[in-house]
Amino acid sequence: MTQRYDLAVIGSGPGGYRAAVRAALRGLSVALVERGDWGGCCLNRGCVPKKDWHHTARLLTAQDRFADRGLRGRLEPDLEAAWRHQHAVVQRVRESYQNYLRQLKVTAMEGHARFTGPHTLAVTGGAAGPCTLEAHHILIATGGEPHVPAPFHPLPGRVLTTDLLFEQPPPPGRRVAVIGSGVVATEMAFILAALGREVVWLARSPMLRRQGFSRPARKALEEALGATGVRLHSGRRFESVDTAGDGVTLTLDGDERITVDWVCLGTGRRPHTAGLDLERAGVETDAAGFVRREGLRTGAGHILAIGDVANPWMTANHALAEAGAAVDRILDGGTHAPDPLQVPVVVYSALELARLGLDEDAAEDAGLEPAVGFAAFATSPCALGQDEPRGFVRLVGDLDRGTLLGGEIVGAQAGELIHLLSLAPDADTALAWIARGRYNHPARAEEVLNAAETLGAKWGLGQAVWGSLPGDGEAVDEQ
Ligand SMILES: Cc1cc2nc3c(=O)[nH]c(=O)nc-3n(C[C@H](O)[C@H](O)[C@H](O)COP(=O)(O)OP(=O)(O)OC[C@H]3O[C@@H](n4cnc5c(N)ncnc54)[C@H](O)[C@@H]3O)c2cc1C
Ligand SMILES: NC(=O)c1ccc[n+]([C@@H]2O[C@H](COP(=O)([O-])OP(=O)(O)OC[C@H]3O[C@@H](n4cnc5c(N)ncnc54)[C@H](O)[C@@H]3O)[C@@H](O)[C@H]2O)c1
Repeated sequence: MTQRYDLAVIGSGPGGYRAAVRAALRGLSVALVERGDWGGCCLNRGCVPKKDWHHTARLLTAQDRFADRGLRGRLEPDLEAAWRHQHAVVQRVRESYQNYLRQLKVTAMEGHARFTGPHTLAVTGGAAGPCTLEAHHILIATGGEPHVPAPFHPLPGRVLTTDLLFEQPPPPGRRVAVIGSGVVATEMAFILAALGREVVWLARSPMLRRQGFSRPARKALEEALGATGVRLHSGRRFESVDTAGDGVTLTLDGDERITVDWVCLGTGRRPHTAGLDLERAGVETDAAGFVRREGLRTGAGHILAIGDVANPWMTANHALAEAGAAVDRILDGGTHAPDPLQVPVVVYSALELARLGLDEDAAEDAGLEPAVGFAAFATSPCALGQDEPRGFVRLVGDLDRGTLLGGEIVGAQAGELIHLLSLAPDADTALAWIARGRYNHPARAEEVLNAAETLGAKWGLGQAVWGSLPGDGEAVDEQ
């Protein structure tokens, strides 16, 4: 029997789940199809378990400063217990997602979805048996899967993608090689070292090259990582990987051999479109496998694509930003996608790094006149009281127009503080919004205000920072 909906969503990761929720809240009838674990990569094998472990890692590394605070004793890491902790958190979140879908009357269907025509999907393999969905609008949110380059082959217990790492309790053995120089490797090298593993980090290229962090931010992170005992070998290529003996022996260029107990791969992810039969709906992919789209719409206008399957940034933050926009586009008929540069990117490693917009190098490359308003946590009463004085806030203003081009926050809670930058209604008024906010004291957020005021005082952007905002009228601000 054919079931009919306003919207059918394929994939329940952050993109698909958020879109289904938003669409139901806005009055659409919605079916959400998932063939694996509800919540996708982010909840089950990505952001959520990783952030759980990062918190444990931070607790462990903070203990170096405990004695000065009058706290005695040592904390001992237990990776197996940490694995069980994230697993329990993931299960609780998954249940709450499923409950919310039920409350909103979203039809949650288990099974593999594939197109049988522009408006129809066949769903197979679920416990409820096969069915056909027909929908006015269809959203592809099928995410991605780990990329495993030669000479590596995934091997449970020995050569682990992060999917394998979070699916099964961690393998025994203390010696771990982390491979890659992207976000996964930068995060996992720190986390596994803090959780008691001897980490050798093998990176082919410089750390976090793709994510647009400034040189000062990357330098601060390198220093912080250096203090964790991670052994970094950069610029190395792999000749072979031998898993025949007890451990894993990696042969690098120059015939150097490194033997570890297991390997954690951070070698990228690829968009997942296999088995969707996209051609039956007139949807195309590009050379890298991402769904082709204009704005958020594919070549078939009523079919939209969001998240890892379509956006090379491949972060949950981008999937979430696109999910809300996709539902808005379904309702307003437009194509417009959120500017990917204005979506925050956050890295959870030995330091937290968060950014959005342009750094000053990128701004100069774009022919703009950037100036940096800087504030360090080193003098923040809150940061000093927390023994967390590392890091800073850098706001990049445009000297010509007074707009906020971008911002970067390095240090504890950077992933929370970045919202002060992402919530401003537009780049033109962002500095003024930051400057007139009411701040809690003492708080790390005050350094965002200090950085904005530095742009006003030091770089002549006083009008942009302290001037009036549209709609102020005659009202006098009581500050
Ligand atoms: C270790 C790790 C840590 C990460 N940490 C962060 C972080 O801290 N912050 C951040 O922003 N991002 C993070 N990411 C990235 C983030 O997980 C992804 O960007 C995000 O999950 C993408 O969401 P999505 O909705 O596009 O797809 P996914 O989460 O991949 O979900 C897609 C879903 O679609 C389902 N599906 C696929 N095909 C079909 C089909 N034919 N029928 C039915 N269902 C189908 C899949 O089973 C899957 O559940 C991390 C990634 C990894 C690997
Ligand atoms: N906090 C976050 O937002 C977060 C956290 C983790 C992952 N993610 C997302 O998940 C995706 C996957 O992350 P990732 O770090 O695996 O991917 P990535 O694309 O950022 O980095 C992949 C790395 O693998 C290396 N690599 C590829 N082939 C190699 C080879 N043959 N030998 C040696 N090195 C090789 C590349 O040089 C690169 O450094 C990314 O798109 C990332 O945005 C986001």
